[in-house]
Amino acid sequence: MDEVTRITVGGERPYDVLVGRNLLDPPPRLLPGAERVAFLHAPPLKGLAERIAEQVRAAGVAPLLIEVPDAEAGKHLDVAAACWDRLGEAGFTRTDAVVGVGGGAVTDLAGFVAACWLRGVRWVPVATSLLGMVDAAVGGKTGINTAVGKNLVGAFHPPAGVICDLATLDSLPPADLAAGLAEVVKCGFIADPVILDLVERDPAAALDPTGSVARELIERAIRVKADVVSGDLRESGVREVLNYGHTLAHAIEKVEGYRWRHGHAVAVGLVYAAALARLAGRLDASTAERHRAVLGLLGLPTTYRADAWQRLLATMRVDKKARGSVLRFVVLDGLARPAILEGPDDELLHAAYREISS
Ligand SMILES: NC(=O)c1ccc[n+]([C@@H]2O[C@H](COP(=O)([O-])OP(=O)(O)OC[C@H]3O[C@@H](n4cnc5c(N)ncnc54)[C@H](O)[C@@H]3O)[C@@H](O)[C@H]2O)c1
Ligand SMILES: O=C(O)C(=O)C[C@@H](O)[C@H](O)[C@H](O)COP(=O)(O)O
Ligand SMILES: [Zn+2]
Repeated sequence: MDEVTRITVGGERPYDVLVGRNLLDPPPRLLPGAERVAFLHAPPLKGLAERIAEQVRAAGVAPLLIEVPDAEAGKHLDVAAACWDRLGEAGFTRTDAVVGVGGGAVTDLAGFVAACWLRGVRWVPVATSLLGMVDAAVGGKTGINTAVGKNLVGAFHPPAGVICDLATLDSLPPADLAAGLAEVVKCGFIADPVILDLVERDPAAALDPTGSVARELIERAIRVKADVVSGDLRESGVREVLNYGHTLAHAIEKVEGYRWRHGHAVAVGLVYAAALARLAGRLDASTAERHRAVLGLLGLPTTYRADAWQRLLATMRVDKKARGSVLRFVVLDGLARPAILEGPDDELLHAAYREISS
């Protein structure tokens, strides 16, 4: 195992995010006292989940492997219900625990299963995608999708700890690496512009999970998220900044039937939010253009279909940041100066969309 970075997330029950290579041999003991641990995983991570399960068995814990459908197909009520059945059949009590081994979709599901089982048992995400490491596994937002939209059912249920073994990224498809960097770039714009400098200086290095640049980007993004959620777990204020770009992104995901990667939709959503802020007179043109440029360097999409506007607008109306019929967007008043744009009129929303539509 090489050097381990420990980033603490504060709040009622603080926990650590561990970042390093080969952290899982053996896995750190983050769940003391658990007799049974369920390992939720999708098919691509079966081998890793089995390997961890064998190691915990050797340490005297009974593992229960639960395979779930991959990616967004797993974030479904029927899948959660099947997991609860398995926990019940295996006699899981309040001292037992759940581990999610996979990308953000699996860890969102695992956290939600844990949040609801016996009204809340401990859980640990073993994040295996870049996006999972920098975002989904950290901060305690858990949940599933519904027919109406993305992440509409869920719970705030912080984990007992987070494991980010960088060696797992060696098998992550390049498109998923880039998708994860969209959330890293988001952190650059809302809080840590050094992230943007690093990507602009050497985009290829940012995309190489074995190198020091990618590790620095990952750790910087985790620190941004940890700082924000430490003070506002339930998103009653400052946490909304982490939703930068997501109002349009979630609508695109729904229109695409959840077949687009979340990070790709976020990339388009970020460029849209920047256009909106510029047209609203809040953001300078060069910072707005920087969004398109830096995401483009990573090969991420920055435009979306012109003909989808009405469907996107309808979906954005059920965004979680909306209050009644008033839409609210996270925008920038400048680099690293996130703020809220409240109640923009439909013409402004459409004008910004025309700037990013293809
Ligand atoms: N809870 C939060 O705060 C939060 C934050 C950001 C995103 N999310 C959610 O996270 C999800 C997106 O996460 P994602 O980008 O990780 O997508 P994902 O979980 O769908 O994973 C993408 C693909 O990569 C595969 N994969 C993961 N790790 C791998 C590895 N090491 N090797 C090979 N294949 C691997 C997965 O099986 C999947 O096929 C979305 O559902 C999004 O809403 C949640
Ligand atoms: O942690 C947060 O808060 C975020 O908004 C991070 C987002 O990147 C993430 O996609 C989150 O799941 C979106 O949350 P939602 O509440 O809009 O569903
Ligand atoms: Zn996101």
